[in-house]
Amino acid sequence: MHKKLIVSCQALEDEPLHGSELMARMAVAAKEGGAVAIRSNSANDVEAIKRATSIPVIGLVKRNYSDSEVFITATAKEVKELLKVKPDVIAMDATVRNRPNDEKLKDLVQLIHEHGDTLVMADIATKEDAIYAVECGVDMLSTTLSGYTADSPKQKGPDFELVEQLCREIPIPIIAEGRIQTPEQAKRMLNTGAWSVVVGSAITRPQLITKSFTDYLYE
Ligand SMILES: CC(=O)N[C@H](C=O)[C@@H](O)[C@H](O)[C@H](O)COP(=O)(O)O
Repeated sequence: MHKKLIVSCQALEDEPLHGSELMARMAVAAKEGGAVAIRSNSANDVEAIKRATSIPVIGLVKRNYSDSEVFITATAKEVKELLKVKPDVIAMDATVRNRPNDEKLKDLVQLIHEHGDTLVMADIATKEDAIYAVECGVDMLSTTLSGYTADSPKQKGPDFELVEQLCREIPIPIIAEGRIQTPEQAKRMLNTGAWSVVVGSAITRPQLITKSFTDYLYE
């Protein structure tokens, strides 16, 4: 995955392209375009995408809990669902926020590492999260949650500053992810030192791609 493009193929239940077979076709299209790995939500989608593409899959499970804001692979329940379908990497929220049932990041990382070769991608929002995630034994960091937590800056574009800072100060691979909308932005991330880049909505959410045109045309 070094210095390459990872495409996030995700459509939640309320999105028009929801469904594992559709996401698998989307992943095949991404592979044809040169993506070297796919990031995907739910065990069913991971399984379908692995079958259709045979390139590495980063799996996660998005689920909301009433006692926590953490929703990306929040507990051991989601980790166990994913381990059954053998993703190459499991992505999980690795912010310093409390998890549901007061579960601990360190225990979830250990559960994954004890199980086999699956690596852990830590979805973080700040440098503080990054330091905490490294202490908990994760294998790589991704800036997925910058702009989506109370203590990270809200911005329209990608968080170049965070990627730059992490690449300078944290000694494990840093993946740039979140609101990357153009090839130029992706290239800038790699030039900044990112190990690889994840692009989602700008490639795989046609309703948002359409909206970027209509917002401009109808303003
Ligand atoms: C914040 C959150 O829930 N992010 C999710 C994480 O898996 C996905 O919905 C994003 O599409 C993915 O991170 C890629 O980012 P973008 O779609 O901006 O290129």
